[in-house]
Amino acid sequence: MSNEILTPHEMAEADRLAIAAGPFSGIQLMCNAGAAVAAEVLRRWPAAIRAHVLCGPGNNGGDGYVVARLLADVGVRVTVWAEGRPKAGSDAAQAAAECPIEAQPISGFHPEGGDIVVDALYGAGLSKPLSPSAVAAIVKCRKAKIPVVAVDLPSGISGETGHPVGDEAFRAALTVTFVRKKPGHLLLPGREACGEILVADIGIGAEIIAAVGPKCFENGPVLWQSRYPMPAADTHKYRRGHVGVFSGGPSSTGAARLAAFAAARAGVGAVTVLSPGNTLATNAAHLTSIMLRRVDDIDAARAFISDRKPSALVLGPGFGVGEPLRELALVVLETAGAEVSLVLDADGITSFHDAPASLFIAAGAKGAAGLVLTPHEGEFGRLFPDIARDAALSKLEKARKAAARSHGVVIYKGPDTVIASPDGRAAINANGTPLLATAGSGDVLSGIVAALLAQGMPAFEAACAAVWMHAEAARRFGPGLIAEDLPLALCPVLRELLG
Ligand SMILES: NC(=O)C1=CN([C@@H]2O[C@H](COP(=O)(O)OP(=O)(O)OC[C@H]3O[C@@H](n4cnc5c(N)ncnc54)[C@H](OP(=O)(O)O)[C@@H]3O)[C@@H](O)[C@H]2O)[C@@H](O)CC1
Ligand SMILES: Nc1ncnc2c1ncn2[C@@H]1O[C@H](COP(=O)(O)OP(=O)(O)O)[C@@H](O)[C@H]1O
Ligand SMILES: [K+]
Repeated sequence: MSNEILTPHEMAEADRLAIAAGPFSGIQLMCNAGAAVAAEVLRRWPAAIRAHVLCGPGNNGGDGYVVARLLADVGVRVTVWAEGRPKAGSDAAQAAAECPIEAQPISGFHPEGGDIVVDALYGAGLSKPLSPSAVAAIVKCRKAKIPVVAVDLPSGISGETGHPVGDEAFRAALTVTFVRKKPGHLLLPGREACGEILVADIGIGAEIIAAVGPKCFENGPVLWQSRYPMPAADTHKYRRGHVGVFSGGPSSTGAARLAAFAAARAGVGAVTVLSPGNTLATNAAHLTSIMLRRVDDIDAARAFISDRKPSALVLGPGFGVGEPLRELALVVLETAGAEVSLVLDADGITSFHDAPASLFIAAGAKGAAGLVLTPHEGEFGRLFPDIARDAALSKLEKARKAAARSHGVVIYKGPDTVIASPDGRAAINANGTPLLATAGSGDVLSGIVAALLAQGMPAFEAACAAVWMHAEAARRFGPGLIAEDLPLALCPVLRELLG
């Protein structure tokens, strides 16, 4: 399955290139699109007697006129309700002219139970909030509790951001989009407004998509499986990487152990919890295969790095916010070497609230250790306040800007986690589950990221793989999940990945 995501702008470019390259003209692509939607409506609602097709003035409406014609051809009672008329000479005008059903003004739209609604008002070209008549149509659909099939996108939702452009948007049972998904299909709340999403082939080939060169992907094994670390037959534990996790003080050691257990389960050869003297006994009481080392200060941390050569470090979970953490992070970035990676999570991010530039400069310096940041929304706002505040940016664009600025891979967490790399690549995760909204699950994620980095997986791929595996483990475990369950719940996911 193709996993590229096209922005509406890239989609328009693909459309232009495809028409120039042939064999399909604009109207033929529109007919292919309309035919895909009509086929899906008939497949899912074979007994539908009456369909209402809502048509806007642009090409989305053009698709709608094709759907109306094809449904009427097979005997469905179709009514077309139009808002605005297609521009003379446009593909949509041709589609409207070929549709045998006279369009009526949308203000008269009145669905009844048992009907089907096809929403072809606005798609990629949505440029302003929906009109009062379109909003009234949404309310009528909601009241009549009838299924809505959205053409390309539920009208009102931005394909770029996944946010409604005004206050209202359609909620579809099914969205049929074309060629590839757009960010608005995966980012919230767009994803929920789409219902089930089906991507229809309308004759724009992979070579056209390659020419457009999208750099955003839906996260899944296709994106990173070829870089997934497979243990070689002649490996030994240190060749499978060594992760160090910094523990917090007496009242907050659990977070580091969650990260450590997750790293161990995610295939790293050795894990060491780096513990202040006053928490050694607590940590020792809870660790068996995971090693423990006393680290009270920067010198002890340096000594661990030079003696034991860890390949990845986790800093932040339960550590405590403040200057000691900042100093430790900067020392790791500046002195551990480019072959070492630092996963900065939780307190590790919050500690740089007042001095983000120091972190970004250290991460961008030549020879610096690799940096992966794992902010949830609150932490993202602390490190990137201006980016977080910019309401015009999608979550995808925010993550991308943050990665470029910080010189690190950014995992912007949440129900629609976005992973972004400083090189411009990004991925949107779609296998998340609200079961992950439980204390400590983020600590587990940072351990998995570190484990994959430590085994030599490149940072963007490691971050994407970790996010997907973390969510997959939670989904498969199911209700009742707590963070402690997640490391073990990785096993069935790993079994499939490692074949
Ligand atoms: N690309 C492809 O490969 C293919 C694309 N296809 C289809 O094309 C669709 C994109 O078509 P599109 O660019 O014409 O945009 P579309 O969404 O119809 O809206 C533009 C019109 O609506 C108007 N308008 C906007 N918002 C409004 C509002 N709230 N209230 C009132 N008016 C509003 C806007 O006016 P303006 O902004 O200019 O003032 C303009 O007139 C895409 O989603 C897919 O379905 C398929 O045919 C297959 C091939
Ligand atoms: N509603 C949700 N749907 C999907 N994933 C979620 C949801 N809420 C939280 N998560 C995921 O759970 C994890 C929570 O991390 P975080 O907020 O750092 O928790 P903690 O600090 O308790 O470890 C993240 O990976 C996040 O993406
Ligand atoms: K639509």
